[in-house]
Amino acid sequence: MEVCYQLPVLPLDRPVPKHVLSRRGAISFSSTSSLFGGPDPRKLSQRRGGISYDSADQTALYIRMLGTYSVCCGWLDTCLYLQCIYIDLWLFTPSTESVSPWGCRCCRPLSFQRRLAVSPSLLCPSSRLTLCFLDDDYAGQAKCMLRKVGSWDFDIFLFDRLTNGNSLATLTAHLFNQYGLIELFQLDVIKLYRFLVLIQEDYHSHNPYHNAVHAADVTQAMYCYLQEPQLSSSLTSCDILLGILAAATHDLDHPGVNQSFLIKTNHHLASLYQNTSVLENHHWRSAVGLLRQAGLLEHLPVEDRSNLEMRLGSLILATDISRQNEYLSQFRSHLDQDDLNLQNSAHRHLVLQMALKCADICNPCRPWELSKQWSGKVTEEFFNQGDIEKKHGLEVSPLCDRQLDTVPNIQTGFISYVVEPLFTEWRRFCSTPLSHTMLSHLGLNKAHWREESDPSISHAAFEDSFSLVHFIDVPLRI
Ligand SMILES: Nc1ncnc2c1ncn2[C@@H]1O[C@@H]2COP(=O)(O)O[C@H]2[C@H]1O
Repeated sequence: MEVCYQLPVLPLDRPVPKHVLSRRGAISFSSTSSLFGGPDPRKLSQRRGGISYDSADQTALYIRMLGTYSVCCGWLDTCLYLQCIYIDLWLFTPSTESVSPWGCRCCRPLSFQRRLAVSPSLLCPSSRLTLCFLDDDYAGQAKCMLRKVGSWDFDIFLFDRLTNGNSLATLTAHLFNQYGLIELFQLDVIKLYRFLVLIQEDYHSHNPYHNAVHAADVTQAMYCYLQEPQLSSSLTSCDILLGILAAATHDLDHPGVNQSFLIKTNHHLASLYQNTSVLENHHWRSAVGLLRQAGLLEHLPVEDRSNLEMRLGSLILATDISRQNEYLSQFRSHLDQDDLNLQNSAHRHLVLQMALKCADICNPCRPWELSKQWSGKVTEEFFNQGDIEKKHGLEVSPLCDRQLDTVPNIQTGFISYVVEPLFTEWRRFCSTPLSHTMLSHLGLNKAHWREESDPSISHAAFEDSFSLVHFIDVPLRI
């Protein structure tokens, strides 16, 4: 079958630059080439198609190929592999007239974004299509940053800028490559790329906090935890695959409002999941939907696939902050009895759950300059929810009132009642320099916020906010 894809490469108002035209015909197709590193794709690839440029249409390159092949783009080598994600996206986001090799258009069941029938990158070409012509310096610096992907002071905001908003897909692809997961699980790199781009797009970029950068931050933190000696010496490849997948997808399609908002507004997801871990269930099912849509695991036996999906769910569901006490008590009880045996798969799974929980709320444990930015973003999202509630005459949720609540007070309460108890147990378990560093940042950040807090607002009020209504059913305090 011959498939013709439209590959928009430029904003509509700019002509195709000469250096692209001069490389006309340099795209090659291969069934084996790797976009993520490994052997030089140019050596592996064979010409299986071609590129054509229609001078009447200066907004697109047309790529023809036979069947479905991995692709490496000769003239894009200069753009470095980090930006190939977009090329991949464009290649496999057919224009309306095109036929998809998977035989279907993107459809995201139950997605808050499902109204976007066309990929956002096509809806808004000018903002993204300049990507592949970014100065090599940016891609070079992003690549450089990835060498320190295991550092606790990794600046995800900078990384996101250097990758032009592709931090999640780029970082996750890098980790898959670093752990050799592509070879170990015989993954198809094109499907993987497609999956990662779908994930990135399913996060809402207009959410101040629950967006793809938060997911990238959590994935980076998860990587740091997977590197901790206790974990790295005992986790299986399957655990690592799940840990990274869960971190990258744990907040997929987050609407930017919390569960109580969905319940009080009778959102259909609240009824679907019977008011229980509504958002987390939705993140999980969305992740499974995208895994299936991309066909990433379809080559695995059905039993293995369904086992992976269930374990993914169990990890994502553990990020429901209202159930923190439950997980923390179980973990604490193992630590008290000193009976965690990481040869035992159930125990390894619990440790992975705790690692993901820590990664999810680790932002107050980052160095102050990073932590402060997250605090501002999360509060902005809370206040936006409060504004909507006010506008519709609904009771304003705790911590969501910009007239009454303040960033320092919210942070002091969150750190004291939610973050400290969790990271204290995590340090007990790991007892590594990183676990000490995190608590030390946490202490310093808390002191900063305390200095700025309004002493007239009592802590008891925040304990109520955090423990009874906003986050958890049972008070967390030990
Ligand atoms: N710095 C922070 N300050 C206050 N709340 C936070 C902060 N970071 C994360 N959270 C909350 O912790 C919750 C963890 O689960 P969610 O991602 O659903 O929603 C998150 C936020 O509501």
